[in-house]
Amino acid sequence: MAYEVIIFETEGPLAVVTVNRPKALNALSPQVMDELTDAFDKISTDENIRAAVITGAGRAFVAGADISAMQTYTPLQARGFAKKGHKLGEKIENCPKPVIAAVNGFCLGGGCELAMCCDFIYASEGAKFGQPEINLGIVPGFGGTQRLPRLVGKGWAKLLCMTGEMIGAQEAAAIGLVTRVFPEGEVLEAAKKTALLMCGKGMVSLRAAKQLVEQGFDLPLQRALDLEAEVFCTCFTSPDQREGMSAFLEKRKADFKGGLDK
Ligand SMILES: C/C=C/C(=O)SCCNC(=O)CCNC(=O)[C@H](O)C(C)(C)COP(=O)(O)OP(=O)(O)OC[C@H]1O[C@@H](n2cnc3c(N)ncnc32)[C@H](O)[C@@H]1OP(=O)(O)O
Repeated sequence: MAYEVIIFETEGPLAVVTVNRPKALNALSPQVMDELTDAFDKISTDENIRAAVITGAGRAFVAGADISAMQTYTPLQARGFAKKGHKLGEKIENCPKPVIAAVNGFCLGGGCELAMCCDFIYASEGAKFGQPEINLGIVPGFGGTQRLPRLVGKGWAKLLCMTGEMIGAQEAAAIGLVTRVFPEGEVLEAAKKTALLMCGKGMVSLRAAKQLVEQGFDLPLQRALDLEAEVFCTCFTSPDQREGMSAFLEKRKADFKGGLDK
């Protein structure tokens, strides 16, 4: 697919995806969502890509779903749009590689929902977060009412979804929505640095760690622990386990190759 409203770049093992509609504060039109879905298909399947960063061009990460596209939706079209958002979110959440949101500026509505599907959110000091859908007479539809309480608890989720209030990056970090805050202009480089750090880890264990946190989170603890034991033992079928432990004992840096034993 040729991209018109996102930019897809690779830097070695890293994919950098930029939502690129700065005049509309990178609002998520159906086209942006189709292009992002295609990009994350590529990131998931391309063996040369080991991690991804998603960001926005200009003064926003993403200021929400495109209100001009949604304005005339019928209820049925609105359902289809929500499902499109869910599909994109699941693609990112289930991506076998790490994905970091590098948030500059506004991160609202569908933008906040998109960021929450990433493994973690890095934000610049001036970033603003919120679920302002209530001001439009709707509710969040790309997962916000469900992922937000899982991340920040029910009270904050209700406050954000029921008032439409925006909060700054520091407050978003204090409630657990944002993982780290950086001085203005530094967030993208910081996200790339962390993504590259993860590119140097064993891909089997990296994928397993992501899968366990994602899948275990919504399971009863005993089932989640059973899942952890299963995935933990799978790591011992990878040459990376032997390499990682040998490297530690031989006091050298591990050289992970990825893959499972044949
Ligand atoms: C399932 C998901 C649902 C949703 O996500 S619903 C949408 C939730 N998001 C919002 O409600 C945020 C809407 N945007 C705003 O409230 C404001 O923008 C900001 C506070 C983010 C920024 O305000 P300011 O600095 O004054 O900029 P500006 O002139 O309002 O925006 C610049 C251009 O960007 C367009 N734009 C901003 N957000 C959206 C959007 N979400 N959908 C469509 N267009 C958007 C505007 O209209 C305008 O465009 P022009 O220059 O042509 O007038």
